[in-house]
Amino acid sequence: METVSAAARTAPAAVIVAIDGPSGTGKSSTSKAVAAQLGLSYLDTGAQYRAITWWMLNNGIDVTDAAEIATAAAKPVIVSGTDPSAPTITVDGEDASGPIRTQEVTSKVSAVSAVPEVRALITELQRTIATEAGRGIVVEGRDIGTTVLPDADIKIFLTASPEARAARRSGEVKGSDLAATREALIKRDAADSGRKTSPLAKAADAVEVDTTDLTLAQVVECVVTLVGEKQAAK
Ligand SMILES: Nc1ncnc2c1ncn2[C@@H]1O[C@H](COP(=O)(O)OP(=O)(O)O)[C@@H](O)[C@H]1O
Ligand SMILES: Nc1ccn([C@@H]2O[C@H](COP(=O)(O)OP(=O)(O)O)[C@@H](O)[C@H]2O)c(=O)n1
Repeated sequence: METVSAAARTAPAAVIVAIDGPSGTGKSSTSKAVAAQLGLSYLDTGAQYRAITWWMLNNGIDVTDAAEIATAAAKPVIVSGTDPSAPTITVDGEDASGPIRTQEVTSKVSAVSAVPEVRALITELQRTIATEAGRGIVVEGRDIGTTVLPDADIKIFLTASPEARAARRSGEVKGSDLAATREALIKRDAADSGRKTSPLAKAADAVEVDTTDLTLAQVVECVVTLVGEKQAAK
């Protein structure tokens, strides 16, 4: 007997796009624009790691102590809103979108995100969000193509020179020091790439896009084209 509804037969399959890369390569801006253009959901996984780090700092957890972080990891309730035109993040019901971007959180997030218990919890949350995204989702981070969603329909790995990335990042913060921003970026890349559990890495089947000399619009167009090609081949 026919059990598949007409709607299910005609609805296009959900598309999963994984976008990884180091800080300042354009992951967030590109992912939001691609998701908006294609009518997909959007998930900023870095915001989730920042949110759990913010909670740890607010709750007196010693973020140099991996055992203490592991014990506390399941306590905060982190909720991500996945509308690309207005992404949100709350911790225990409180809007965390501003406080997760402070220098203090940025300098501590690599240590917290390296703890395996933190990664296991956040990875599970990310997979649930991706599964529930009706039309599909663009998920950006460091380990999406390698670990979180290894079966993603398309995987992109964005890169850019440290100079370009530092210039972009310091352009966001008035009066910031370019050399100090560059050093901080390089230090965070090394920590994220060097950790044992699910490091920042390009998946073997990811398409690498060097954004150093591309405008944001060019990167978005490139990714939209790659997604279109993949969907046409399905
Ligand atoms: N191709 C690009 N050219 C110039 N600036 C860019 C480009 N892509 C992103 N940016 C800018 O660089 C900064 C960092 O981009 P973002 O998307 O937050 O990177 P990431 O998520 O990889 O850290 C933002 O201010 C963004 O507007
Ligand atoms: N999938 C992910 C995403 C982020 N992270 C961690 O979260 C931090 C902040 O990520 P982010 O995407 O907000 O960083 P920026 O690119 O905005 O600087 C990273 O430096 C990693 O330590 C991770 O471990 N895995």
